[in-house]
Amino acid sequence: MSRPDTARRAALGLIIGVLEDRESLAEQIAAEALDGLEPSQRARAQRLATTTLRHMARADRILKPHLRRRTPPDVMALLRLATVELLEEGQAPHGVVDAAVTLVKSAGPRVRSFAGLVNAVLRKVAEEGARWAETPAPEMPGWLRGRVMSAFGKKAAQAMEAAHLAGAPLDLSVKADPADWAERLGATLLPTGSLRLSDPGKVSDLPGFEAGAWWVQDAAAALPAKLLAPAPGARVLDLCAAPGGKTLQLAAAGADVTALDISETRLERLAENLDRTGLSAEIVAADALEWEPDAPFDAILLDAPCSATGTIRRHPDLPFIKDGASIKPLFALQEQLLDRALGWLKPGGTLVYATCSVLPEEGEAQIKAALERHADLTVIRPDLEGIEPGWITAEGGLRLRPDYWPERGGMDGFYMARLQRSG
Ligand SMILES: C[S@@+](CC[C@H](N)C(=O)[O-])C[C@H]1O[C@@H](n2cnc3c(N)ncnc32)[C@H](O)[C@@H]1O
Repeated sequence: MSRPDTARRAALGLIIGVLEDRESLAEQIAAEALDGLEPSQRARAQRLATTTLRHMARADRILKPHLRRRTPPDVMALLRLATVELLEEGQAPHGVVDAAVTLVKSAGPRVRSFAGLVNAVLRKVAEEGARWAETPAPEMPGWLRGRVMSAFGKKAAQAMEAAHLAGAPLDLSVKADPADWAERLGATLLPTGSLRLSDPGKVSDLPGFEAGAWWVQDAAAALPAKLLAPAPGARVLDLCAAPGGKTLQLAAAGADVTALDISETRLERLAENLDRTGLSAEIVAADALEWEPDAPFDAILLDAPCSATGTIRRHPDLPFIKDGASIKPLFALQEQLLDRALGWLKPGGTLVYATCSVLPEEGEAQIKAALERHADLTVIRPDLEGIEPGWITAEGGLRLRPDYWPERGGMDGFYMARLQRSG
């Protein structure tokens, strides 16, 4: 049996790993940070860390007036975690305060000396419910906020921040019969055909998981493959494919899919996903900057590596580990990948370029520049079911933002455009 505070201790480790070492939650978990915990404790640790990071700037506002001493990072992380448990999760004060004090006392002498402070501060924080309700959503980091404001305006930036704070529901893509599966799962059928569950519980316990009738995929992430819409039997390259949400869609549409990715580990997950859903694709582990196909393709989906700034509501650790400088090399990589992929299209073939980013540099600007570099390209405007006219951009792409569909629970930020090579 795990000790009662195992999950809290593990959550603290994750938070400190993000804030101090700039390691993402996913990287830490892949590096076995939660190994040895029972499944329920693992899930709780992950949830606590994610919620604390999502609300961190709010917790800091509450804590600031109560802290006069310089507080070491591990004590700060504990105070933030406990503040979120008290004010966001509504946990009973005595349990949260006792657990926090026990954790401090079990640490080394430097941290242990903060036990009295932790106790006193958290007792005051427990009474701050009214101030918590008024504390605004955390702002995006400056490097991102500036770019978002100049692209979409201040109101949009604030709406996106509200969406980041709200988090994300669980969306599913189904192999077939979405309306039937919506009913069986008690899910909402979204206008674009994805299913949405707001309180799903354990995903692998849901009906249809074992049988591979559906897979987890955000509603926005489901649109690039729908935009490509390959004909059954078409020879399709899914470039940058892993872990394979879009490969599954293309294979389910009956295409003859080659799924290429540089990461063998991520391709293992793609293979497991194909296995579970009973779908098939040829898997290629290669660097797209070096690989050459044997023959051209009818259609290509390039889901390029990007800043992932469209996924902050799912990954609230991202603003703490990325910065403007670290994402810049991606813009050149996206351009290179796009040019190589265009060279592998048959005349008349189509390519969908997509990124899960809210930055125009990784979306609109890439397509405008590609159209200038390649005279034989045209953009085909999106005509997908359920999309709104205001989402279509000047150059004919589709811009999706986390603040869209607020009443339905939002969507990930994405950009996509369908390009056609002249015949
Ligand atoms: C946005 S993710 C792809 C998500 C995937 N399409 C899906 O729907 O599940 C980008 C992928 O690009 C891959 N990648 C990055 N650089 C690459 C390269 N030079 N060649 C091939 N794949 C690359 C990464 O390993 C990563 O899996």
